[in-house]
Amino acid sequence: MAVRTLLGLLRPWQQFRTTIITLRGKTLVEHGCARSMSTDTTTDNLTLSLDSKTGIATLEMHRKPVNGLNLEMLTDLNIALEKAENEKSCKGLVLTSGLPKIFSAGLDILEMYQPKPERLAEFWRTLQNMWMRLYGSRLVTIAAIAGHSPAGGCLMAMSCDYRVMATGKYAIGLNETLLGIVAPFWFRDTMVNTIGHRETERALQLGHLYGADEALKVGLVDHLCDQEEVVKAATEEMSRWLKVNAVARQLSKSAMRQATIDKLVVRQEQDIEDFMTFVQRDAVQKALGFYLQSLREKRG
Ligand SMILES: CCCCCCCCCCC/C=C/C(=O)SCCNC(=O)CCNC(=O)[C@H](O)C(C)(C)COP(=O)(O)OP(=O)(O)OC[C@H]1O[C@@H](n2cnc3c(N)ncnc32)[C@H](O)[C@@H]1OP(=O)(O)O
Repeated sequence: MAVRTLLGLLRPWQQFRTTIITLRGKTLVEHGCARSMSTDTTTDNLTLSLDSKTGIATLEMHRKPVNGLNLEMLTDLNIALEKAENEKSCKGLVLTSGLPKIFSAGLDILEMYQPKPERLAEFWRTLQNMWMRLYGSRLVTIAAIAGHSPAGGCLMAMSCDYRVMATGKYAIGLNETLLGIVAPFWFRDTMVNTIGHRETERALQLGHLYGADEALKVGLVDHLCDQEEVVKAATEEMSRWLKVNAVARQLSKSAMRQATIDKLVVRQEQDIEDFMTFVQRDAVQKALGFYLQSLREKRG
């Protein structure tokens, strides 16, 4: 990845910064005002914007039709998260979706169905890295969930520090068993850390998708509000978290989460191998094929 920053020696009001990131042959152009430290990044899959007054970044996913997490989307997420992490003035991040009725449909199943082995391995590593980055972020992270959030979408939400969800007919949970697949250990650990062992055991086996009320009841989400209010509510909650001493808060977060992350760090290669072996099994390919078909048929 090559990063070039062109910052001219201009008068203060002319100090606009352009950063060009070249990634896998794709060029992302960022425009920002160097003086205010605000920087916006937009790709096909997401927008990252930073409010320099509050230090709160918003990361809005918008990969049509359902924010399915494919390799490119995960790569963009990694870049955006790293950028927010490295921006000194950034203190918190609201993770949300720009698509109506969807937070994220989780992993793009097409990455796992009839895959090319090399891409499959890269896809899984990029997902692992995204999770480690988000779960271990120094920032206060709040998910503003105004739509469905199954499987990988639920993982992203659970990896944040706090979850605001819209009331309505949306579902959130780890539904992998309904696809004939198994949530990997770090998905399971993240859920255990969020809602406890017994509830996770039940939810995982059933592939249970929680409605908003039920999710609130078991602590899978922390606050419910109207659809239009989720980002506002997330930002309001953020200001409470930002009042806490940052070092003390970060150390507390890391004390609670680092052991879970380290479990994957030491098993990262083995986890990629396990994933590849599992996903490429005939029975799993068949199950994924049926599931994709059922999604397509649902539309008629
Ligand atoms: C020994 C143990 C080792 C362990 C190894 C690990 C094993 C593997 C672990 C993998 C973990 C997996 C995690 C995942 O995230 S899997 C993905 C799970 N996601 C889902 O089940 C969601 C499926 N989608 C839906 O339920 C609905 O689409 C949704 C409620 C999200 C939205 O409904 P809506 O009616 O608004 O939209 P449509 O259903 O019409 O969908 C529009 C089009 O999008 C396609 N689609 C939807 N979801 C996905 C997806 N996840 N991936 C790819 N494509 C998806 C859908 O088919 C429609 O397409 P068409 O327009 O072509 O019909």
